[in-house]
Amino acid sequence: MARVTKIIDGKAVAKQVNEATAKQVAELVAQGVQPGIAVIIVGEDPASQIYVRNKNRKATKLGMHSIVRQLPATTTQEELLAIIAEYNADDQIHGILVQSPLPKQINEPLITMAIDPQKDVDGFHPANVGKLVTNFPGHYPVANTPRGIMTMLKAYDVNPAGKTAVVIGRSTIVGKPMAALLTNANATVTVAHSRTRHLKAVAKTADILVVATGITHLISGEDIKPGATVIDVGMDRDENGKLTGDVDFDSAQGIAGLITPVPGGVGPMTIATLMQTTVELAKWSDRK
Ligand SMILES: Nc1nc(=O)c2c([nH]1)NC[C@@H]1CN(c3ccc(C(=O)N[C@@H](CCC(=O)O)C(=O)O)cc3)C=[N+]21
Ligand SMILES: [Mg+2]
Repeated sequence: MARVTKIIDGKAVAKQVNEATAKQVAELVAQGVQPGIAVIIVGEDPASQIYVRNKNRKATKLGMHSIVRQLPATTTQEELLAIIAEYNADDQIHGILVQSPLPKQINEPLITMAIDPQKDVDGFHPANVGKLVTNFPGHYPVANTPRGIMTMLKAYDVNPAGKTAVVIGRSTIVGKPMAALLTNANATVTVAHSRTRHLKAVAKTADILVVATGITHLISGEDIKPGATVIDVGMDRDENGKLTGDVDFDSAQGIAGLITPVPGGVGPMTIATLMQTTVELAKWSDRK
């Protein structure tokens, strides 16, 4: 009998996370603290504009204070650093996000380092990455896409402990923190990437397969271990301009045990987790 592949409903899990966040916002507001997020966007990249608008809308809907700072594409490194310093010092702002990509004249790692680690809502500052990798005790922000993926796995009772996990992609924003989270959750983790030999054979060893490459339909059903949990982080455009993933969703049917769709999987969870992190930063802040 053919296997039935269950679809992981990222929108539904995101809704649960957002409901919890809204409650926590209300509690904090009652204590006189309104969680605040500042999103800085440099330039007019249309996709980035849409994401930033969505984040602002969600933050406002959840009762947070939300600022979008639109800067021209010609903004200098010094100007951007000055604006970050402004929000670092602003007690109404608990989370600062500098939308990527940034124009070429901006040194991105330097910008990441300039954000107060306690306001680093993306979890990209080396101080926070270091805490994640060392599985440091206490509170600190963790990259929202991989963290949201962990929340989805939990919601679907997928426990990584003892499982073989393969993460395809080694970016700072997804692959590396994903590998750290899965390692901390006691999975046996392989990080594969564009230089990996026999990539598809490696993928097929995975009980949990996370694909974050930006290569449309890199992985298809034949590369998936029967019954595996497949997480598609891809946000690719197909030949008709339609949003699609790094996994050929249709060919995974009947092979994967669980799979995230694109759209409606990882994307909504990223936004919900970003909001969750903002509230946590407000809660943890000693500058209320
Ligand atoms: N500093 C920084 N932090 C980020 O977190 C960050 C960033 N820069 N730059 C750009 C990427 C992209 N990103 C997305 C989040 C949600 C969806 C999302 O909600 N996607 C919907 C569909 C959206 C659509 O239809 O286009 C979904 O997958 O269902 C997409 C993309 C956050 N990013
Ligand atoms: Mg990558």
